[in-house]
Amino acid sequence: MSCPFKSAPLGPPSLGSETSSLCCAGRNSLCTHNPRHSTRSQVSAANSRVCHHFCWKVGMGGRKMARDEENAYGSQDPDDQQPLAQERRLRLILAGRTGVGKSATGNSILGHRLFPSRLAATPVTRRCALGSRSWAGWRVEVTDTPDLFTAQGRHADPDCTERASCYLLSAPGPHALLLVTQLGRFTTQDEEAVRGVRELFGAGVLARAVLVFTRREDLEGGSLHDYVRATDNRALRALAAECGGRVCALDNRAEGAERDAQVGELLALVERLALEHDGAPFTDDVYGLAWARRHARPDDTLRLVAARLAARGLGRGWGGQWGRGRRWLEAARRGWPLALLLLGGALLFVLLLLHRGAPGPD
Ligand SMILES: Nc1nc2c(ncn2[C@@H]2O[C@H](COP(=O)(O)OP(=O)(O)OP(=O)(O)O)[C@@H](O)[C@H]2O)c(=O)[nH]1
Repeated sequence: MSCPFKSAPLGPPSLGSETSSLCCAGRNSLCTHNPRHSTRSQVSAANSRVCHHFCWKVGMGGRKMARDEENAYGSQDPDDQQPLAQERRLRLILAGRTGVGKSATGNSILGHRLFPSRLAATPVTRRCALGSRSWAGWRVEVTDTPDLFTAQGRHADPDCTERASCYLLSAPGPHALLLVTQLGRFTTQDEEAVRGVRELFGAGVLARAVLVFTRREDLEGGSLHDYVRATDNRALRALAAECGGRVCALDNRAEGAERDAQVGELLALVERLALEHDGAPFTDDVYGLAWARRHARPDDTLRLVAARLAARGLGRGWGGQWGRGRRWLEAARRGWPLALLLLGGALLFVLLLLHRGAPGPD
């Protein structure tokens, strides 16, 4: 099955044991939402979003998959399944504030410059995108994200479509969430991004998180664990603890064997994490919805998933107002015991005053 937006066949097939591919990072990107499509098809400049949803749909078809190879993008095309049928899946999501090196980290993992990554004053990544590669018998699928997690990012996604896209690209759920931050610069914006991650996926997702530091070169050979232990940034220490101590550092400027060794370290950590959960991915009701609708029209599913997220109070407008209202009510509910205590104290104080002011029996 080839991509409906095919404009010209690509050159020689690019699949191999260490290949990588990109889906829908932008116009004219390869139609490799399903990595296997990359060998034969190319997206027209028309609409990469539609393409990745199409690929998502064709990828859902039919075959019942074993737990460790389940994936939203498995193909019905028997030809397509040849080289990859035996590979188990490791799905990763890159998350973090803008500019920390998420895309560069994705490129290091894929061993190939696939996601746009550069120094810029404004966000470079605007859409979620998927790339994949083979590694040690696994098909590693990496979802790169724009800023979806800070207030500014959420503001740019008022109807939750981009966050829904992240869900669809990583369905039926990630095996690991890579929380990317910069060595030496864990800022309040990073904290905000972590809060956003919790808000989107639920606090339980941190049980699947790996804290990935970019700019490993700044360690100058020192130990990352020592750095995290010794930092006076309490929020960072707390986050590392919440992530179960799973921390890793990458120098995304490294190349060749040095890069492979660093990426090997990270993927070994991810592999261990996946195996600790018997290969089952993180999931929630939204992934459940996306997965249950894997045979339905992808655009409809995207809309439904976005609506589900908005109903949770993650969007702007009514959903956002509701979410803010709900949070306010929850805060008020949590504050009740304290308010009662204060009221009781004030009442006691007034009674005492009255008692002291009252004339004695004589
Ligand atoms: N020296 C060094 N630079 C890095 C490293 N990782 C990323 N960078 C640089 O940091 C800058 C931002 O990286 P990106 O990958 O675009 O960051 P991002 O988080 O994807 O940014 P947005 O797409 O804007 O959200 C680029 O200039 C990268 O080359 C690293 O490990 N070492």
